[in-house]
Amino acid sequence: MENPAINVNSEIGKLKTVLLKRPGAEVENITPDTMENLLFDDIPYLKIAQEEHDYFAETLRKNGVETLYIDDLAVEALGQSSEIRQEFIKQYLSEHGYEAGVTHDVLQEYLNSFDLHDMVTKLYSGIRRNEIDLDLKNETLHDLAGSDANDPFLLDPLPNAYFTRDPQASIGSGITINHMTFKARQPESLFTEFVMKYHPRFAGHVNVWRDRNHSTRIEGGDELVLNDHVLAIGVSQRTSSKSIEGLAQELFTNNDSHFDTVVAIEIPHNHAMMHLDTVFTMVNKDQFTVFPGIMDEAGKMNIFVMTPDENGKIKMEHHTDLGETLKQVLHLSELDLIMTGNADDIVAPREQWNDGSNTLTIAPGEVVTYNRNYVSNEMLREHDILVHEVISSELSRGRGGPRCMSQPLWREDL
Ligand SMILES: NC(=[NH2+])NCCC[C@H](N)C(=O)O
Repeated sequence: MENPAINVNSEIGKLKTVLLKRPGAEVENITPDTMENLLFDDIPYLKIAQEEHDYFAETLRKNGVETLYIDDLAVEALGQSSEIRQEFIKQYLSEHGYEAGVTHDVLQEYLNSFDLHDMVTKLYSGIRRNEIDLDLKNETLHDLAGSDANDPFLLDPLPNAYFTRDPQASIGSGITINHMTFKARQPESLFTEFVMKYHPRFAGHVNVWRDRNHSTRIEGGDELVLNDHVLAIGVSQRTSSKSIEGLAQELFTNNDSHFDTVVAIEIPHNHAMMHLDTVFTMVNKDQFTVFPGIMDEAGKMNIFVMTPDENGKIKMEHHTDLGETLKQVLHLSELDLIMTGNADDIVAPREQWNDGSNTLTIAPGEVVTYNRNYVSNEMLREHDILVHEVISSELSRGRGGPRCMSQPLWREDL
């Protein structure tokens, strides 16, 4: 890949460019009735959530990180031509069940009535039924797709968009554009697709290892780049073993890829541990955070190490010890598993729930964490990790932490 726009060959190389999304009106378009389907455990107070996110972004910028915002990139990509804007609107409406008909036409006209920035903002925040001026068409919205008067939204809000870790994942000089598990998040990666396809900074400069047009699901919280040839991918509530096998096959056979090992790690399938990075992250060359609850009483778990055979087909080895497996694939003589909440029976699950394991590493041995997880933060410091704490009372209501809220686009190689 000539002049790649993405370079992520580890979890710990100095972070130079990151993709973010500032929480917007979408997080206040959550209601008690829709909270569960929208994957939230409470309704954030937008003003404070934005202040907290700005503090997070400023912490990154103060440490030399370029912060790009997906909605800004989307505006620039869709602004490359009116045809691209119309192609996006058509695809977005189609994926929401509005292929054609009155509702489609009214929504298309409504979206085109905004300038591009306001249109993108509106798509993230959602479009309520009562926003549409029926006089536009002087007809009722009588087709089936738009006729469910019990649903206040014609286009649902995307409150999870500030978790930019998940709809895409940077791997080496490329990216996976993810088919997300739940409907609430599936539209997010359409923005990514158009940015990678049409934005001047990315178009033609990014390998797409796997696009979003698959029936099997994968999310970036499960995708960890352990080094320049080894990935760890969680088999989780959000990522299927089929997707992992498909991605491994692509990476093993694509001439632009230098990845030859995929470590598939099975974790409990539940909301609290929805992705591998809620229970496991890499903070240094030989140091990791781990939530003890992912192992059985004997400290064992299911791990599958995938490598290509002589014909490029996947061969698999079954392991049960996380530490030993990591030492083997990373060629480490020793390694340090730093237990969330000091492995305390009460503290560990409390802090894991609020993303105490979900560190964002900005350089080897240097991380960003939520300040509320003070026991886990203390453990990191006791293991000589430099910890930058950010505030999180409102952000964590979405069940994601600093790693969830960031997608590295460029890390310095080690
Ligand atoms: N990489 C992560 N752990 N992301 C957390 C995403 C949280 C979001 N509410 C969801 O359920 O999808």
